[in-house]
Amino acid sequence: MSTLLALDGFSITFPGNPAGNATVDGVRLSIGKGEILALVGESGSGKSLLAHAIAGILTGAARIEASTFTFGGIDLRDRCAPGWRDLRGREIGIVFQNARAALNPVRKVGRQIADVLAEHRQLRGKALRQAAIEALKAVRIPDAERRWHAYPGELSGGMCQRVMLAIAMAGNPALLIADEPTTGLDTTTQAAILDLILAQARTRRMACILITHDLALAMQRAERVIVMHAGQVVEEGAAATLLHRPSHPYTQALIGATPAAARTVGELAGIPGSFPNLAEEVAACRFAGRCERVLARCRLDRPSLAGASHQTACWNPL
Ligand SMILES: Nc1ncnc2c1ncn2[C@@H]1O[C@H](COP(=O)(O)OP(=O)(O)OP(=O)(O)O)[C@@H](O)[C@H]1O
Repeated sequence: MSTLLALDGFSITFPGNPAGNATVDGVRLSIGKGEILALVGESGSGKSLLAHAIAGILTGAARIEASTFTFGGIDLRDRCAPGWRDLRGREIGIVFQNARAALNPVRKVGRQIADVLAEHRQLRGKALRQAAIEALKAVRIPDAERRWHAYPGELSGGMCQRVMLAIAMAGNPALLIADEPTTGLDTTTQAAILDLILAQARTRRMACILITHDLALAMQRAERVIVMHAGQVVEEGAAATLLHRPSHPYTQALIGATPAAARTVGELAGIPGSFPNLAEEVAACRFAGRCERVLARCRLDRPSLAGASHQTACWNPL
């Protein structure tokens, strides 16, 4: 599978951090054309920052450093590189949680899709309107001709999420980033939206980064999973391998804390210790303070990802 996106030594820092700790710390990540990759980790582990950096919408307060940051061979560190602008708007689509808040409340949803289609496909008039209706149909919005006229406030959360997906896919992107796209939706709608995103990815041969804190969901839906803790990648591998043979103590703890892994509520495990405070000095391996297998070395010397297809950053793996 040829590589679409590659990041190495990728860090995001906020200059105001009193301890100088990077919030996303030296991440290595790659995704192949058409591949479905899940990025998992607890809240605050830096998944959204990473997604925003890839999509080119990271807050101006943050600084990026990377030894590699390429998409389809284009160096994304160089804003002057030919194709940079085009690529950010068209080749990478992103959907967020709470689509209703992300959509313009005073513009009809059909027009919002048409605005993006006009930019990407140079369509006008009737052809543009027809393309917007087709885009609504592609995300399985029933009665698309009528819904074209709806405002976001008149649609359910699930319908707004479908509209946002149609907007993200208007440029026929090579990569779709789905950042917790089903948070806040009811369980049935969650499954329908996820199925829709992944079906679209497969049909269009589009790569997809699915960001979630739900490890069970990641294991079921993705081909490969990357586990992040406090801004660092701790483990990466095929979904089935990580589920059945996790190698990093954090992945094991996440599996233990995932409801599907426990038969009874009594069996549900919490993840020990508290999330490190990046505004203070932290151990080299940021999981050290919560880890039952910690060694003296873990606090001083950061382990790099090691292994072939299944990689772990740990001095004392399982
Ligand atoms: N503008 C900012 N200034 C300073 N720190 C920030 C800023 N934005 C985010 N952060 C820090 O980055 C950390 C990672 O945030 P991020 O939203 O990427 O985590 P996440 O893994 O996506 O979590 P969630 O699942 O809750 O969305 C947060 O804990 C926050 O402290």
